[in-house]
Amino acid sequence: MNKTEKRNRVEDRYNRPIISLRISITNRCNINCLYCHHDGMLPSDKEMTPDEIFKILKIAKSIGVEKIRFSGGEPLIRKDIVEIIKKTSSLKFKDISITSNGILLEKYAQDLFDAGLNRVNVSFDTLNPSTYKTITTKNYLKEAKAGILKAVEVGLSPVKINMVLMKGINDNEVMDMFNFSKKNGIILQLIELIESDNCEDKAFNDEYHFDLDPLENELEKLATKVKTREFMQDRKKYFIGNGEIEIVRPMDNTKFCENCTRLRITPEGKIKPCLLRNDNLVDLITMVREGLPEEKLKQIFLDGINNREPYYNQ
Ligand SMILES: Nc1nc2c(ncn2[C@@H]2O[C@H](COP(=O)(O)OP(=O)(O)OP(=O)(O)O)[C@@H](O)[C@H]2O)c(=O)[nH]1
Ligand SMILES: C[S@@+](CC[C@H](N)C(=O)[O-])C[C@H]1O[C@@H](n2cnc3c(N)ncnc32)[C@H](O)[C@@H]1O
Ligand code: SF4
Ligand code: SF4
Repeated sequence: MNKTEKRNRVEDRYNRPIISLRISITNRCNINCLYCHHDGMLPSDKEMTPDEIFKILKIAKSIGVEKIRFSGGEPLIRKDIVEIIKKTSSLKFKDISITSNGILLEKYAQDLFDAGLNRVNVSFDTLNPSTYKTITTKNYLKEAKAGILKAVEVGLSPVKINMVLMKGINDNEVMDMFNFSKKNGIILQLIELIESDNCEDKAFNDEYHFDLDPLENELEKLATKVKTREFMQDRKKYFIGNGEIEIVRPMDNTKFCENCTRLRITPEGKIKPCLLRNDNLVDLITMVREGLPEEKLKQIFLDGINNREPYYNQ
């Protein structure tokens, strides 16, 4: 990090620096995953335009944000995704990434790479076509897999697979998925199923929540090296053979929240201080659309940061 970036870096009231911004650019999606919370519906003509996104990212840059992630909904469903990445790239962030279900990735990977995208995480919970259909309600396994391989081929790096573990659905596929990942130079992220305020069916979580403890103990035994990502929610990474597995376990995890350096923007253009809360959002896009000067927009950003609190604390 250079001196200017360090000087500009803002911390919240809990001394957590704001290093990354996750911006959700649509809540439309081409599949319907069993576990997804679907935060409402926003028509495409109300979504933030590439120029509005650019204005928001400029403010983020000015307060020391280094990493940008585009998410959704499905970000690749936006026809202007390449333009959005191109504009973002001109701001010279350290890291630009997308989280996607991969279905449209084969089509876009090269253009996204050329536009300045660094890396991609692809949600891919199973290698089994019938389980894929159960989880997503659609038959796009082949397309998603082709998208993942194309991302590797064009040089997006690292490519990560996000696998949400669900008891009785895909918990028996971890090693198959690890072998697929390892063979293709991909990092496997095993994600704990999470429940949030807007989760319609809490019984779903009770039924399918998979306890990662025994699995992590096994990984620990197999690993030749274990690392912790300090500025990334203190997540553990296990190096096994020439492969890598990262564990994402937010539930009741105070260390995870203690090391949370991420701010979010919702598809409606609101600052969301925490993934699991909807009661402390700060409207930003209205002011961007009203043409408020950058200094005023920056103050709104700081108000959002001021609302940040660790979700799980002692
Ligand atoms: N509770 C909580 N969970 C998060 C947060 N960020 C990510 N997650 C979980 O991590 C999963 C993967 O998120 P991604 O968007 O792929 O990115 P990431 O793994 O956080 O980031 P990188 O490892 O840097 O690629 C999400 O599906 C969430 O379940 C967060 O801030 N809070
Ligand atoms: C909401 S999706 C948006 C981006 C893109 N559509 C995708 O699926 O990658 C972002 C990530 O959230 C994860 N996710 C969604 N619901 C979840 C839940 N209940 N528990 C854990 N992770 C979840 C998905 O697996 C995905 O990796
Ligand atoms: S692909 Fe992503 S946004 Fe779409 S339903 Fe699945 S998790 Fe949700
Ligand atoms: S739950 Fe909230 S505070 Fe905790 S890591 Fe996620 S976004 Fe950060």
